[in-house]
Amino acid sequence: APAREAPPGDQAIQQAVDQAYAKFKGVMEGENASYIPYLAKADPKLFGIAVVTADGRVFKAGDAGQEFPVESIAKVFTLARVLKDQGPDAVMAKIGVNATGQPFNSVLAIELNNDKLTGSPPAGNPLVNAGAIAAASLVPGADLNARWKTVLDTASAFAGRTLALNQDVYQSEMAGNQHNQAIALLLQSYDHLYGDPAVTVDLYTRECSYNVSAVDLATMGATLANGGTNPVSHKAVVDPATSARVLAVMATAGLYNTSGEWLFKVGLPGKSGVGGGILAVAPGKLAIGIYSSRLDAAGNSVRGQLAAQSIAEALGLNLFAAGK
Ligand SMILES: NC(=O)CC[C@H](N)C(=O)O
Repeated sequence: APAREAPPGDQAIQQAVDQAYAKFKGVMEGENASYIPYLAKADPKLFGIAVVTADGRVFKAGDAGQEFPVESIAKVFTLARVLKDQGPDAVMAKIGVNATGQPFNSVLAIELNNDKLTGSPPAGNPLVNAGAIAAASLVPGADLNARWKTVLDTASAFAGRTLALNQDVYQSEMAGNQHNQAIALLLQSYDHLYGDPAVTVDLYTRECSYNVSAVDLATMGATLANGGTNPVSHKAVVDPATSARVLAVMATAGLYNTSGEWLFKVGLPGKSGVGGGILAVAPGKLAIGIYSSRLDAAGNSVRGQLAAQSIAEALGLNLFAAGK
C-alpha cells in the first residue's frame, strides 16, 4: 500500500478550527432558506465547527453540538448505501454521475441529461434532487417504513450514534414538496424511477429531515475519509472502493451549480444542505463539519464555505496541491 501522509497533529487542527471560528463568527451575509418554514426560523447566530480525523480524534469550536436538519447532505449517505447494494455500473446507468451544472432542484437538468445523443440517464447525479430521488427509489425494503429504516440505519452507522427524524421539518417539507413530486413523475415518465413516486418522495423527504450536528457531520465524513469504516465506533459501514466513489461524486456536484468554484477554492470533495450544514472530506486525513444557517444564492452555507476553506488552507489539505 502507498505510504499515507500522517494526519495533522492535535494542536494544528484545534488551532485551525479556532482560527476559522474567530475569523468568521461575525459574518452575517446570506439568508436562511425561506421555502421551508422551519428553516426560515433557525437562529442565524449559531455557528459550529467540528473536525474528526480518520483516526478518530475530535475537535470542536462554537455550537458544534447544535442539531439541525441534514437536508441535502443526506444524499451522500443514501448514495453510499445504494452504491453498496447496486454497484458502480448500475449507479452510472440508472442515476448518472456527471456534474449537472444546475441548481439542486433543476428540472432543466433532467431534460438536458436525457438527450438521446449523450445517452446519460436523466437523473444526472445522485447529489442533486433528481438523482437523490432516483437513488431513494433504489433503497431496498418491503415498505416505506422498512426502507426509511434502511436509510436512517445507514446514516446512523456513519455518524456512530442513532439519528432521529425532526418531525416539524418533515411535516413542513411534506406540505410543500410539489416540486420534488414533479421531479419524481418526470423521472418515471422517462423510465428512470425505480419505485412508486409518492412513496419515493416521502422517503426522500424523510431523508432530508433527520437532525445532525457539526460533530455528526464530521464523524460521517471521517468515515469516508477512513475508507468507509467509522474511526470512532470502528464499525465498517461501506467498503473502501464504495467510499472513494462517494467522494468522487461529491467532487462533481456536492455544492450543486457552484461545485466548480468550491473545488477551485477548497480542493476537497464537499456537500452542503439548505439546513446550513456543510461537509468537506480530506481522504485519508479528516473531515470538517460546519453549521451556520445563512445561505448564498446557490443554497450553500456562507460561513460554512468560508470556514472550510480556511481550515483546508491552514492544514494544507487541497488535493490538487503538490505538497512539499
Ligand atoms: N439543497 C437541499 O438541501 C434541498 C433539500 C430539500 N429538502 C429539497 O429537496 O428541496
